[in-house]
Amino acid sequence: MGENNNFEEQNKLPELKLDAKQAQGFLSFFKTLPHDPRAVRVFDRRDYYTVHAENANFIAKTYYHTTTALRQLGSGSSGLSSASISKNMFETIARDLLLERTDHTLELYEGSGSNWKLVKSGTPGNLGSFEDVLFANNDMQDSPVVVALLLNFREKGCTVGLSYVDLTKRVLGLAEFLDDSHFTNVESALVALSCKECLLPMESGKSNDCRTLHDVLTKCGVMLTERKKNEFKTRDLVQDLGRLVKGPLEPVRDLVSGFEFAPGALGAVLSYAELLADESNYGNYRIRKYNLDSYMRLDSAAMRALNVLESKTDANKNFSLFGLMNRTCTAGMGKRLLHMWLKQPLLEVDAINSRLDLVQAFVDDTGLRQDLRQHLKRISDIERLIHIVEKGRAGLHHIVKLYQSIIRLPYIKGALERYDGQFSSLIKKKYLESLEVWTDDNHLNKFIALVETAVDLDQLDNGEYMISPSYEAALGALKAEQESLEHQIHNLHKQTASDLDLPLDKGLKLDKGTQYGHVFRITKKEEPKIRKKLTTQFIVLETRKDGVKFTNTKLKKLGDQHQKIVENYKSHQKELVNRVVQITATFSEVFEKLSGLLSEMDVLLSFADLASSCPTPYTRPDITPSDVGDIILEGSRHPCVEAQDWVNFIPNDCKLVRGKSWFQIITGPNMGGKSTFIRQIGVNILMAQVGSFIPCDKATISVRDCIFARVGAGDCQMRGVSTFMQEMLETASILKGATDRSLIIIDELGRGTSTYDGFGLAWAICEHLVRELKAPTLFATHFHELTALAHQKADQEPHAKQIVGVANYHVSAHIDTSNHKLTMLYKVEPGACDQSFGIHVAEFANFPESVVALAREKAAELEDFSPTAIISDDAREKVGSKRKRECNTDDMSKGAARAHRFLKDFSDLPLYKMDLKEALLQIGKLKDDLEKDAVNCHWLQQFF
Ligand SMILES: Nc1ncnc2c1ncn2[C@@H]1O[C@H](COP(=O)(O)OP(=O)(O)OP(=O)(O)O)[C@@H](O)[C@H]1O
Repeated sequence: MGENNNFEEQNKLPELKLDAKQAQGFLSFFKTLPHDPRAVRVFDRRDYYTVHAENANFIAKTYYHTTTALRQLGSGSSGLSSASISKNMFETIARDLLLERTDHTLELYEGSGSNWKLVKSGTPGNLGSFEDVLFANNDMQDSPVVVALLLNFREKGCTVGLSYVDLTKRVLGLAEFLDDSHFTNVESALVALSCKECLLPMESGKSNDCRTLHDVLTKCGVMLTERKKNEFKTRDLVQDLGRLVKGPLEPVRDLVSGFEFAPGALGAVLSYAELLADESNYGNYRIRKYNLDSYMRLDSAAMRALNVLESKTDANKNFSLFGLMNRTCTAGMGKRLLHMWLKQPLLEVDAINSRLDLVQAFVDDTGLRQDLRQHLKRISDIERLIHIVEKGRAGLHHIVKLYQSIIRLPYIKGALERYDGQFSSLIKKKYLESLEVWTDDNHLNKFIALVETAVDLDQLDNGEYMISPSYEAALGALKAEQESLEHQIHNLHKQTASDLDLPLDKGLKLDKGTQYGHVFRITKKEEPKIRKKLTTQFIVLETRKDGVKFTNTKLKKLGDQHQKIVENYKSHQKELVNRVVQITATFSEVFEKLSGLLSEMDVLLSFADLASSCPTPYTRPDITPSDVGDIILEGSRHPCVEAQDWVNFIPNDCKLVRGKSWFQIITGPNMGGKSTFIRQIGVNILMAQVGSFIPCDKATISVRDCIFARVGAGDCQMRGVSTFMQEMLETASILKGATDRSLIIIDELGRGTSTYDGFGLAWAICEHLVRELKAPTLFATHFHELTALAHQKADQEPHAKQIVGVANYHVSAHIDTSNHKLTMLYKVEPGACDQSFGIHVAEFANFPESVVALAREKAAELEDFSPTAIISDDAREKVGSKRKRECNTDDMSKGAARAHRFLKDFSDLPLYKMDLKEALLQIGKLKDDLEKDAVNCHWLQQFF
């Protein structure tokens, strides 16, 4: 008990106080609720909230981190485990459930006794009426999207019908594409669309193929919501869209008829989001075809490897690309656009250059940049405000915020007009021309005039949002009447004070309360003086410590009239507010376009700001189409690592040259900077295609249409069979999806397996990437033997496809033998790393002499390596020549081909259909076969 009290005191948990009757009523209601394991049901008890049963356990464990917060409601077997939640805590929990996690839905009930009603409900994809709670005090950073998928499985892969709705932007989308058994395309679409919730037909979970899809959803942090099959229907679809979508029906009909499965998915989205139930949606939606190939594709692994988005575990905001690049200053909308851009890097050279041109204009002209930022700071989240207006949920303060943003536009225009740099025609075309039209007398000037006549702007300083009485004659008349009554009441007050011979206010007070309306009041002390008059001419209403309240017929009459007028006035105000909101809604199209323009400017300014404010400024990359040019980054840095205070970042060059160094194997000591290097190349390319300058001295980038990343979890001891499989599956999906237009980043492949299996796998994957896919790749590895790949010359393997374009690099370190000090230099240099490095490190870490000696001996058996410092170019030759001596090339290429087959057989295994035992059996068989074949292959034998 003591512990309980302590906990409650510390956490200020509201006390759960229900009397027996209330508790009984609640218990009987609670039992009637349908079972829904995902729903967190919260009950509003006015000063606090409660949760019950499993929800109570969940809340106690997750948010209070103790079950001592639990209480029992009712007794015996019908008792219900319960927990209370304070108002503040509720907001925190709602934010976490709906914006961070994607495994619960939230329901809020109001009522008492056994009579409760669901008043709010929301899911991660459809925040519903919780939007107001969630963003009352916070910016909306990301607009969630609900996706529905309708799959049609074929012999090989399947056709995916995809549809989505963005409830904030009011956009519907359709797409249809073929996908492989790993759902690579679905995954990149989920990432690009910021999907939070995915609808699938009910029974689909039972098939094996769908299990893989479920894994993809989990990987992307998407909530799965199963819906009845018959909701994925197209009946009445075009008609329904006709009501929702802006503009004529014909193009909508044409768009929908171009798809086979996506319309069914769209049907499910419409019914799930209940779009037709809300009339404010009518005529306000846009519909578009979503083209998977319009943006760089990023899978969830790449998003993680490149630290694109913020994560809760980030030590500071610069850990993620979003955190680093987010210097936006319009509330909310700039951030949301940046989020979207980071998930949708561009592919078209012109489009990228157009963004880069604007960034350059802002970089070059510091004055312009600062001016614009200053004005943008005063701009509210227009996109959200207009959304609230369209929903009919807006009050006058929303309208005023829009107004206060709009009156900044002339300043923004002025700043842009003053710019006369090399991109002035672009600035004119992109910004000035549109701003000119939107702010003219037919558009936003009309809105400004509306607000200036309708809203009592003088009252704003007092924090009051009122329609000005002069806006409408009837309102003015009511106001005049109210004032006249107030005047009469005041006169009566004066008259009565003089009749009673009491000083005005000091003696005879005039009060206005909710119970009696206008009343006279005197102190108890004064009462005996006028008692006689009181009883004869007045009606005493109440005698209390604070005095005696009384009235007379005149005051009562005037008071009642005043009350009525005030009510009339208020309801008339409300009507007029609604009218103003409705008129504002007619400007929504301009507001939407304007919010697009301003948030884009905001993000580009943010890029420019970052580019010029870094200690080493960023550079503008040269962009070439994906089928020409190389990827040359000189003096490149990792923007997030560089931004950490304690790092003195060493820049590196990366030259991915077709046919020469398109495939790079990077070796080097642990902690030497391999992963940082390969990730920074990915990050630089992504930033460039988003339209940002990049942390390099000089850069040319051939556009990439996707970035695949396979980055190990690091700790090899922790990795078991399942991680090995995970690695295989992820790698297999890279092998399937990549082309010479992609970029592949692989870090420490095969760590989870025994060295030889891992090596075999790594070798075969490299060969496949080089020979078949020809995809530019950065491959960081501790398998030093892989560096031999670079020396396989065409003449050594006449039958196979040539291996060209493989280059070795290593991260360097300096060993000072005099003082046994090892310094990481973080410099990426040509050639493979000296493999003896680990032993040097062990030696310096004061390993016992005997262990170091044994290690040298063992290592010498495996490989001939020079005991001196880091390898040089001629040492690399040595590695190559040594290999030639030990296994002839024929033996080696045969072995590699066999290892390759092993890998292919492995990736063809339908692992998702097997349980672990069967999978191990099959893999064991493959391995036995490989071992048998290795009997005749010297090269292969070294791996067993
Ligand atoms: N170019 C650089 N300049 C300065 N510091 C760097 C650089 N690259 C990496 N570092 C620092 O070195 C640390 C280790 O880098 P990284 O994780 O990339 O090494 P690694 O070679 O991949 O290591 P491991 O093989 O153990 O995974 C990083 O956390 C970073 O702080």
